Amino acid sequence: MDTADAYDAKAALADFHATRAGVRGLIESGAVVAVPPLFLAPNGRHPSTPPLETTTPFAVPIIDLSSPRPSVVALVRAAARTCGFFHVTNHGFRPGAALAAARAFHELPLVARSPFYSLAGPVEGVFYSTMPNDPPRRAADPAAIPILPWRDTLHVNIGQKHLTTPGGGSLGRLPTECQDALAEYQRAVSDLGKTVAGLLSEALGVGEGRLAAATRVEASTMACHYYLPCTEPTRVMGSLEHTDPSLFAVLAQDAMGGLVARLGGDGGWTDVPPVPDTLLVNIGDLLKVVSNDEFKSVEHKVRIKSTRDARVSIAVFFNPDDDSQLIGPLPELVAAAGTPERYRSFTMAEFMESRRDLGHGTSWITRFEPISESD
Ligand SMILES: O=C(O)CCC(=O)C(=O)O
Ligand SMILES: [Fe+2]
Repeated sequence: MDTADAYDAKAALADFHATRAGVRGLIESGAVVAVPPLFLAPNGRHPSTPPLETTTPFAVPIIDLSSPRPSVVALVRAAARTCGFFHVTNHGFRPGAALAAARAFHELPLVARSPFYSLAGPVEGVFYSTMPNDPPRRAADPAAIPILPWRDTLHVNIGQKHLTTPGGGSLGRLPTECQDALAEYQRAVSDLGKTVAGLLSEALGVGEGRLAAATRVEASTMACHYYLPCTEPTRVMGSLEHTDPSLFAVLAQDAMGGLVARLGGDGGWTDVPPVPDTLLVNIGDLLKVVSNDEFKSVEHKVRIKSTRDARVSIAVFFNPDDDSQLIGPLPELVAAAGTPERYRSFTMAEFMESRRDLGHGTSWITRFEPISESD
């Protein structure tokens, strides 16, 4: 890319963010007839979207939380070890009202949603943006212009310290039409997260409370995604491929679909279609570390499927409640398996800095490999 092109892309990116309107704003403006280059991979088509790519058949397990505990734990263990994703049913609540509230935010008139637009991260715990998951190739060249996803996201910090600030905390900052349903959802998903953490901990064979005690896990961020329809869906990506940095995430999605993940272990992509009345749990990088690689943190991304309708999903990320919390493989797991520790301990702050430097792939791991005797 010569300097003139690079300058244009930079200016186009600045212009796009200056609208504070997201991808929805592009569509609302009616002036955009083709997908702008900012959203296109260098060859104009995302290399891994159909029809260039085959999908590997693989069904994400569905785990009924009302089944006897030993069988639930066994299924969670099998899923976490093989594909890193599982659906849960009989979890006790329905996400429909929260998904409708998330949609309502993104469909607010520009004047109501743009004050929340921020590239610098949260303002009092909330921000709205079109933000890329940077792949490692961009991390290798930080000056490169990021490829934007075809989606807008409302991020809300929901960790305890954000909820207990005066004025209703971060949820209290949201437009009134979304507040109640998202607050209710935050409470329900936080409770589900405690159950899931207990199951994952038992699945590691270290007892129900060990994971929570070692990581001080809590529901920390709610990402309300809005994937816009596109007239040329195969040329854009709703989300670029990434692994989640968290311990684990719980995802609610509407009926549209589009999520794909490398589930089969052969490197191919598999559709993860929505299953009615389930929520989707996936393991993130931090739990991969805590489990000393017993559990998988699997790459995933979102395709745009529709030329007409938007897709809505809500991802709630579970993380340690404090950036200074030390995270590392559980010592009893290392001892029991007789395998060496695959990571040294690190803080969340160190880990997030590494992801910023190395991209949202898995190359951050090299930073935390233990120093061997021979080094
Ligand atoms: O919207 C989805 O299906 C997935 C979202 C996701 O991967 C994320 O928020 O990390
Ligand atoms: Fe993700």
